[in-house]
Parts: sequence; C-alpha cells; structure tokens
Amino acid sequence: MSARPPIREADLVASVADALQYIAVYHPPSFVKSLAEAYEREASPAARDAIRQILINSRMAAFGRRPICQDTGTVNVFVKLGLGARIETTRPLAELINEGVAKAYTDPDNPLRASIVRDPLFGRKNTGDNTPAVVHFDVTAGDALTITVAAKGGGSENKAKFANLAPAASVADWVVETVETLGAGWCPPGLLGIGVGGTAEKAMLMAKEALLEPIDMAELLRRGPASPLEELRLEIYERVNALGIGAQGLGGLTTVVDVKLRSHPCHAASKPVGLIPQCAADRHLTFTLDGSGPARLVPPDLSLWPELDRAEAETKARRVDLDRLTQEEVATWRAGEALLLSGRMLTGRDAAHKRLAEMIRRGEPLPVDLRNRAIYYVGPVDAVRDEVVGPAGPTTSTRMDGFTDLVLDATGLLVMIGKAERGPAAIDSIRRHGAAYLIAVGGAAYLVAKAVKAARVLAFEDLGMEAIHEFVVEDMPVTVAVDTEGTSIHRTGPPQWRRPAITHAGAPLASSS
Ligand SMILES: O=C(O)C[C@H](O)C(=O)O
Repeated sequence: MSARPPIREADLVASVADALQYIAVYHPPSFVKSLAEAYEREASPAARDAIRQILINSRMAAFGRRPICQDTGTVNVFVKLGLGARIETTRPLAELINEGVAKAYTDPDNPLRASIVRDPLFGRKNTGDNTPAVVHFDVTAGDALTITVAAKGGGSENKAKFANLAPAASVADWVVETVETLGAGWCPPGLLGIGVGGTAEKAMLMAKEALLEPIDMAELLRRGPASPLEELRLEIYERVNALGIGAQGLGGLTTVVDVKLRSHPCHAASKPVGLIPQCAADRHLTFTLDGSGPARLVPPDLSLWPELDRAEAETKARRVDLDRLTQEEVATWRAGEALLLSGRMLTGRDAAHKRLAEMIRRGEPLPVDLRNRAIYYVGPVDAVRDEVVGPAGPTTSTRMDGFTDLVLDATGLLVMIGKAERGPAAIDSIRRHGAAYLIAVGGAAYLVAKAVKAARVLAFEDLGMEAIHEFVVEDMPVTVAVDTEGTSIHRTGPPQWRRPAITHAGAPLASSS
C-alpha cells in the first residue's frame, strides 16, 4: 500500500479559514435543538422573547451566511498532531493556522469582526485580522492532523473563574455560588465548561475543552446518569437552572442547556476547578486532514432551525421616537417594558468611553453632542453588499459602569443601550440623572442589525469597530432594564423564577462533591 501524501500547506490554511467562516454563521445543530427545546419550555415571557430572538437570529445568520454575533470571537485552536503526520511546509504550524485565521476574518464575502488587540497592556491597537489565535498543541499517535477551531466571545470569556478548593469542598456548591455572581454578561442561555483536577492551567484548559463536546443533556436527562461524573453534571445543571437567572439574566427557567465536565488526577492537597461559561454564540468545529485535500465542510440541515416570527412580541411593545426624546417621556418607561426604537442613536463602547472620559476630565469639547440622546454600546461587523451595517448586537454594559456617572453628568445623555446588568453605582447614577438603561438581546446581532437603516462614523474613526457611529434605526427591539426610579430588571427578574433544585428523578437535591 502506498504511503499517504503529505498534508499541503495550502490545504491546512484553507481548512482553518473555511472552518472559521463556517462556525461564524452556523450554530452547532445540537445547540439549536437544545435552545428550541428551551424555548418551548420557557414560562418567563421576557426570557422566552430573548430566546426567540436568538433563534430567529441564528436562522437568519445560517440562511444569510453572516455572523451570528458581532463578536466573532478570539480564535481558540486545539491541534492534535499525529506523530506520523507529514505536513509539506517549512513554516511553524501556528503561523499556518494564523494565516487561515487572517484569511477567514478578512474574507470580502463575509468579513468577520477583528477583535484582537496587539498589546493588552499598552496601546491596545487592533491587529486588523483577528490574529493571533490562541493555539494548543497535543502530540498523539497516528498520522492524521485533527484541528478544532472555536470562536470564543469576549463577554463569556470575561466570566471565566478559577479556584483551588479544599479537597473536601463541593465542586457543585462552588460552581452554583460562582454562577450566581456572574451576572448576564456571558449571554445565557449557554453552557458551562468545568475542569477539575490537574493544576491551575490544566483545570482551565479542561474547562475550555469540555465546551467543545457535543450537547447531550437531553439524552442524559432521559436515560439518567451512568457515572458519578454524569451525576455531578446533572446536579450542577439542575441547581444552576434553579437559580432562575434565565436568558439574558431576565429571569427564567433555562440558564444553561448543558454542563460539561472533565477531570484529571491531581495533588492530594489540591482540588483545582476551572469554570468557563459559553455564551449563546456557541461556535466550534473539528476537522481532520490526512493528506487527501482540504477539509470538506458540509452545511448543516437548515430544516432543523425553527421558523419563528417576532410579530407577537412587537405588537405589545411601545414605540419610541429617539429624535424627540425627552426626560419626561423616559420617566414613564418601566423596567421590564418592551420598546421599539426608531430614529437616531449614537454608538460607543470601551475605547470610545475611555477617550470621552479623558476629554471630559481635560475640559475639552466632545466630538459629539450627547444631550438628550441615546448611546448604543456596540462594535459592529463591517457591512457587505447592500447592508447598512454588519451584525451589531450589544456589548456588556457593565464595562461602561465606571464612566457612567461622569458621562451622564457632563453630557446630558439620556439613554444607554447594551446588554447585561448595571452595577449599584451605575444604577444610582442613572436614577439621579433621570436617565434609563435599555437592553437588546446579546447573541441576536444580525436581527438587531436589520433594524439599522443608516450608519455613519461620526468620531474616533481610528478606533475601527469601536468608533462612534450614528445609527438611524427603525423598530429596534429593546427592553427597559433600569428605569428612572432605579428599578433593575436584572435584580427583580431572577428572584421570581428561582425555585428549589430537584434531581432529574424529581427528588430534592442535596449538595454533593
Ligand atoms: O465585543 C462584543 O461585541 C461583545 C462582547 O463579546 C461582550 O459580550 O461583551
């Protein structure tokens, strides 16, 4: 039998690029199925509407071949290199992988947002092509090269946690207590990846790798646990969902659709635990190269995506004209109320806020007038073809909390739009200023972008996706998250849906290891 031909450099680069393009637009079918089931089960109207938007968005992204989320992620790559694999190259493997990443993210047919900044400490300048990826290598037996690519959103990655527990401490207790502190910035409903054992870095790596396993919680619930590890997965799944956090932290039945857990031997004195949440933009794919050509990626069966429409939710929503916004009108909005926004809004997120705050502190005139305006915390994907803007879902507002009082004081800004909860100081400032905070659904970026009818950059163009834009929107769906009285939906929603945790067999859950 003749030996296999070597893996060609070009095939490797093309396969990485194709896989990243693929996962940017197609949710894994197992995620869509679980989310559709969660939608059917959901009893909380606010959470149900959020899940509906995520599912509609997922279908639009799959059919329109545009990113599910504006945050097209940090590229995580897991390489399993068979000892006998031959690659026809003189270049380092990571360099080839990064060439594939750059090719995917700058694809003119479907450009993905570049989110990576070169230097995390100083300058924070965007690299422009989303490189470099974070690459992990594992040398295995055999002669194949297996690569898993994942695109991990910043909001969920920001909520990763690690603890070195006492050997007798309960992992389930720690996970449940920790998830309760995470807020909604990780865009639930999603998954939890948990790694137990090894060392600190091993536990975190296992948590990340666990997220790449197929979703099988429905199957596990049906057949019951077959091992202590599966029992623990079930316990955590039931207890986390019993917290009532729900989709987008609005309060509801489903916070996680699955809990993935890996373990590894560890020191007798230790019990390292890594926890990494996965947002609703679950994106990963594995392919194998054996020298026979590039990976052949078959599009999923799109009939799996449920066909839902927004009509029902939108007929109940209050219409708001952003061009005639007054403090009196904003004061009539109540936390939890659904709004449809039309008119002009400004955009600005982390880097723009930092710059605005520096200008305010130096007493310099600002490049935009924020008085009585709304600002949307967003970093959109670049537009293609007839689009006004690419996918443009909200970013985590909590990161803007530190600027809120200063900006509200100095500018007369009236409305902020983002996702997830605001902290106590920001809520207090919103109340004192008679302002309001609204949320769009994180993970519904393409759907939100369809409400944007015109877009232009107004200031800080050098910040790229973080520049200040002006959007003209029509019927953009949002929910009042903090009203002028300081009532926060993220504080009032989840307690209403909190319930005692029961086992899959219906018995009350006592905590285990
Ligand atoms: O960067 C973004 O667009 C969003 C970010 O992933 C977030 O969830 O806050």
